[in-house]
Amino acid sequence: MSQFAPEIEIRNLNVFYTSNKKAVGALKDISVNIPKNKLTTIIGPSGCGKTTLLKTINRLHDIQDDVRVEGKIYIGQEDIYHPDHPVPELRKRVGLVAQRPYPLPASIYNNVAFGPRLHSKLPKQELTEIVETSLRKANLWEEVKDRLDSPAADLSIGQQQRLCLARTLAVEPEVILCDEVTSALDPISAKEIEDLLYSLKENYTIVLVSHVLRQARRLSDYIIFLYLGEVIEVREAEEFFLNPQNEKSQQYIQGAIGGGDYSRF
Ligand SMILES: Nc1ncnc2c1ncn2[C@@H]1O[C@H](COP(=O)(O)OP(=O)(O)OP(=O)(O)O)[C@@H](O)[C@H]1O
Repeated sequence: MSQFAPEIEIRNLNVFYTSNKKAVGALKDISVNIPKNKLTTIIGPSGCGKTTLLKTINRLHDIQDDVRVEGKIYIGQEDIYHPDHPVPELRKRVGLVAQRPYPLPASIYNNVAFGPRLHSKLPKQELTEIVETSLRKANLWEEVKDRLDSPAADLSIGQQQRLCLARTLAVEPEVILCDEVTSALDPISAKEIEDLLYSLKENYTIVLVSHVLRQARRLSDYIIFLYLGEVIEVREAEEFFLNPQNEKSQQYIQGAIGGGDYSRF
């Protein structure tokens, strides 16, 4: 990935979980660059550290006492683990969409307006424009424009996931982290989210965790393959799938080591 100006630079990253008073390494000396305005997918067998790596990019481990993070992560050259780095600002720049949609117990409008209200005091007109633009970007506007005051919980799961994406987009992040964002959805809703991510990647740096190899291949510009907490291979997606360099990558693609969903691959 060195030919691209990296948006995210991860240097000598180690993550330890404390279990029974013993620190266990989940990520081992990870150094990798993630390019700007591309879609990079982290793949690998179950338990290899995909979600752990994703969470380091917006310091989500800060809220867990049993996790120790060592190393550096730079986003746009800013050291996000510097003790003075403002975490609320980081969370604005780096949004996260989770595996299952968790809309706030509020209206559709208020779900999308939540983030912008948190970060600045905006006139109602401006806020309403942000809500509409974000819902349009998430391809949900036409379905909800006449019921913005309805509870978000009334939406289908697929619509709720697009609402969560709209909520993330509303604060204008630079980076969008997506953790298995289609795994709880039916195939049609999953395809809608995939199409959305594909269209958004021109303007956002998207980092996806996926165990669906067909999805990773269809959407990704780059692949980071993790195995047992280590980066095994980082390559352009098409090259990775056609001609994996590492034996472990080959085995994973062929289904010889577990965790991948090879259906429709
Ligand atoms: N809170 C925790 N406490 C202790 N160990 C943890 C914790 N969270 C994750 N781990 C361990 O860290 C390792 C990496 O977990 P992680 O969830 O990042 O893997 P993953 O690749 O995302 O897995 P999956 O594909 O199954 O979701 C695993 O061995 C897991 O058991």
